[in-house]
Amino acid sequence: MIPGSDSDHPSFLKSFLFAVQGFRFAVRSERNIKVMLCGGVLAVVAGLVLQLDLLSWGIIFLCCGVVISAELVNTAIETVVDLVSPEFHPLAGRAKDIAAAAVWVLSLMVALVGLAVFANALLARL
Ligand SMILES: Nc1ncnc2c1ncn2[C@@H]1O[C@H](COP(=O)(O)OP(=O)(O)OP(=O)(O)O)[C@@H](O)[C@H]1O
Repeated sequence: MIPGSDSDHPSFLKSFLFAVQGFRFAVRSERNIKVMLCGGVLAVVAGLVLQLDLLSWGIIFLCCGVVISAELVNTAIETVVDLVSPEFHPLAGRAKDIAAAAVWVLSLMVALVGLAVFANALLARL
């Protein structure tokens, strides 16, 4: 629901455009998302060089999507925390630290999965 608007929900197309707007804003303002997008491009290049099979491509794209989505949610949480607690507050800091930890844990696991996929592809080519 948009505050001040008559309709309960924007149309499907408008919702999609709002999401694109949110993605563009996050990419422009968050260094971590830029780093993750670069990591995704590197993974795709490495996948092309190693000629990954279909299942491996699925895993790589899923991993990239999961990490970037997690960082987007982290950015949304940071934005809401800044809105409700512009002053210093230990709980605001804790919420941001925990949201950042969620991305960190996911990134670590995805890095391990990526290593396994690329090691498997390398071994298959030996
Ligand atoms: N309002 C606040 N009250 C207390 N501590 C805060 C507050 N805002 C930020 N912090 C602390 O500063 C850290 C960095 O906050 P900031 O908003 O700069 O996140 P960030 O560095 O942009 O995070 P990310 O790198 O994930 O984008 C937080 O993880 C938290 O520990």
